[in-house]
Amino acid sequence: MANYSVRNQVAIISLCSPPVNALSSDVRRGILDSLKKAEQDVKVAAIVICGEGRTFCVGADITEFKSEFKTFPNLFELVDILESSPKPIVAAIHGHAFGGGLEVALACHYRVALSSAKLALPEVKLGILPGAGGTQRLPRLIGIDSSMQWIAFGDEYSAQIAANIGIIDRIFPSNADILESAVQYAQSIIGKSLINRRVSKLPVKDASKVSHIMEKYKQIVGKKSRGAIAPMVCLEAIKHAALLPYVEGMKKERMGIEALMGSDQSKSLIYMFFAERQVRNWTIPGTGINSKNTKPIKVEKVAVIGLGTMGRGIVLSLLKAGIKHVSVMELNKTARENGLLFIKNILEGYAARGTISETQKRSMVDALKPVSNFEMLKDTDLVIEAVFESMSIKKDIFAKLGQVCKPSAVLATNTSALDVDEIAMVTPKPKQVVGMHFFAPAHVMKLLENVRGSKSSPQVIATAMNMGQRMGKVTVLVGNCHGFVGNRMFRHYTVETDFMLEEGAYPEQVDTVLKKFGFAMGRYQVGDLSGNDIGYRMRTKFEMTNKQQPPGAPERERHGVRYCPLADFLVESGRLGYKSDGKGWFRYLGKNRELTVDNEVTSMIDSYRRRNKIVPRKINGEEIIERALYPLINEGFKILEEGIASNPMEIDLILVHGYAWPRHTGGPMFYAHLIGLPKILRVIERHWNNAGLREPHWEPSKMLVRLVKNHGNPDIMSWTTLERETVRSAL
Ligand SMILES: CCCCCCCC(=O)CC(=O)SCCNC(=O)CCNC(=O)[C@H](O)C(C)(C)COP(=O)(O)OP(=O)(O)OC[C@H]1O[C@@H](n2cnc3c(N)ncnc32)[C@H](O)[C@@H]1OP(=O)(O)O
Ligand SMILES: NC(=O)C1=CN([C@@H]2O[C@H](COP(=O)(O)OP(=O)(O)OC[C@H]3O[C@@H](n4cnc5c(N)ncnc54)[C@H](O)[C@@H]3O)[C@@H](O)[C@H]2O)C=CC1
Repeated sequence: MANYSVRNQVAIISLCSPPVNALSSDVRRGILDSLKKAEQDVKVAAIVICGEGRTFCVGADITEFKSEFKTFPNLFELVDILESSPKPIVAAIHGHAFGGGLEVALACHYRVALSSAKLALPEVKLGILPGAGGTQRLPRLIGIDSSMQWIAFGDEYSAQIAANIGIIDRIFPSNADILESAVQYAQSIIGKSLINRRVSKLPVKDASKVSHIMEKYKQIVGKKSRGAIAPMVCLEAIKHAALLPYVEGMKKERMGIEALMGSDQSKSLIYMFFAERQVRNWTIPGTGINSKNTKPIKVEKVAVIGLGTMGRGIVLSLLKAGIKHVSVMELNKTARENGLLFIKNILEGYAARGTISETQKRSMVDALKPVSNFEMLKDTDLVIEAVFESMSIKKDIFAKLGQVCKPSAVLATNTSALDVDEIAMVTPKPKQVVGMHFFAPAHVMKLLENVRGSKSSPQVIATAMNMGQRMGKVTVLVGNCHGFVGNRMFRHYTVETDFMLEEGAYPEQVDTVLKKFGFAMGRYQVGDLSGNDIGYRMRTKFEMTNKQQPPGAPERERHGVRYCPLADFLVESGRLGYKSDGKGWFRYLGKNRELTVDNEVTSMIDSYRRRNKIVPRKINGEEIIERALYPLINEGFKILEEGIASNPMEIDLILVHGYAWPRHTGGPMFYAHLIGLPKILRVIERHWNNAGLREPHWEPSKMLVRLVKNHGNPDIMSWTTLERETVRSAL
């Protein structure tokens, strides 16, 4: 709804729909009714639209999208009514003016804002476009070039930047009273002509350059938003602002929004938006323990052990989260010096770019406390261990931590696959131990996969979850199993793509198909970037690599299971990827490390096939997608079945934020939901029937089988409930 009042000739329409004043049908109706009152009241000479509570307005109510077009006034009807008002309207912005909220502001005749306010047209991130005149009004205010930048990427901008380019007419200090300031501003414009204040009537300044600008953004969007449809539709709509009169441009915008709204990509992106919020409400399956009934302990002092690749990023994340005391412990002198230097350089970079102030930088550097022995950690609240991936080294460290740390201290390991319970057992209080699995580089990657051990106490879990949120991470709680959720699922992706190389595909073909699907890089380029030796080291632990096999051992089998040794040959011939002189699955040439196909790799694959008498066959794109992605989906169902994840959203967030799964497909489980479970199961069963025990990743998940058998193609939101009911009724 919207509240209405009048103060000194100024009518105030304040949006009132906590927590973020989304433009629900009630709010839109409220604005319209208030506007009518203001227009009819002869004592009112100007109008202010503001937001109650923490923000101006975050845009359309996403939960009402399905009915958005039906109820009067819909958003695009409302903005035109506002703009044509005979009385001047001032938008008073604090907090956020996002999406439809900014479109309402653009329809007002003046816009004022607190300096702390943020503005954006982020609709593209929901797979749609600003369909309430945003693509037609913004270009008339700030030109085509800036509009494409704002709308095709949907990023947020400060009020100051918005003022610099002409969106905001007046900025007030962040501590000013926005309503008071806006009312005074409104009084100052009473009686002024509105002729140049109706944005839809303005010409587009850089209209003549539209083709050139369009080409530029098409290139950028093609690279940055691979596979996403909405950014291109946004560019097209903005182009029409340059070429057509406003009314005609609006028709094109309308066609754009109608095409996008309800599309699979939009559904996927909206699912992601809510998943990112829902995941904060963690729960331990089957226990009734959850975020609502468990409090974290207060964390002021944190320690990080190991300042290698991961440790330094974790330290940076803690400093950015405002932790004022971060002890760092690193045995190796060179690693310690390099690590500290790395951290300081990154902080310098943040300060130089204005991400943090000089004062913040200094206080972050002051918060760093190098320590040399475990005794110095005795009053630490949270310790995060990030040393080598070795069970014996980790056990040694946790045994010492268990002796010196205070009983309430939370002891976390950043292991990427080891058993958290086994580590916990060496401490006197295993309930204090938890996994905090960061992703490299930890100060950049948004994902934190927290692992609850079988003994981890609810309070310890709550503390790890809370710390993740303080660091601004998408923090997902998962159960303890080998590789947890992400690595456990992703392994099948690499295994099955390598099988396709054996059978007839080549790395460039697989990568091209995966990039078309939306991955920023294909499986083989990712291998080269992160280092093919990482997987090799892992396989070595399980005595699987080529060199570890006795003479005469079958080349394509390990421990009775199908195996492809091509990745081993690659590493054993020194092709680790970017870091080994640009040689991996591909060759990276020149200053720009241009990716090229390397005949040496092609010959290696060909001769391996000949040696093993494999007759190569043509593998098409559809097969590549199915074989690369379906085993991973199948594993996702097994993870749900075992209660390692509580719901499909958690799995999807992990794959999207940790493994670059294309967001616009919603993650593997949502993708499966879009494809339909019966088809997914059919494909999995076909492969399982052909491969059998030699390829256990194709063994259909029992949960998937039960869902399809009992419910056909149930909605993703019901999967876990239906499964629980089925299992319960079978007991
Ligand atoms: C024929 C007519 C055609 C019309 C076509 C439509 C044309 C349009 O142009 C459509 C639009 O406006 S689409 C919406 C564009 N706006 C956005 O995407 C902003 C989404 N919100 C944010 O980014 C953050 O909430 C934000 C950064 C703003 C704030 O972040 P915070 O971290 O402070 O707060 P959150 O935890 O994210 O949010 C608090 C609660 O509010 C819910 N929420 C946020 N935005 C919403 C929205 N736009 N609609 C409905 N609910 C929304 C959010 O889910 C959260 O709820 P709880 O988790 O239950 O607390
Ligand atoms: N590198 C990656 O992409 C990821 C690694 N991880 C996990 O994070 C942990 C660390 O991995 P990285 O940082 O890559 O390893 P790293 O080899 O880069 O760094 C480990 C550091 O720990 C130090 N260290 C070893 N024993 C120590 C001790 N007793 N006390 C203090 N310092 C000690 C070493 O000197 C080294 O600097 C491992 O468990 C790994 O599995 C988790 C996610 C991703």
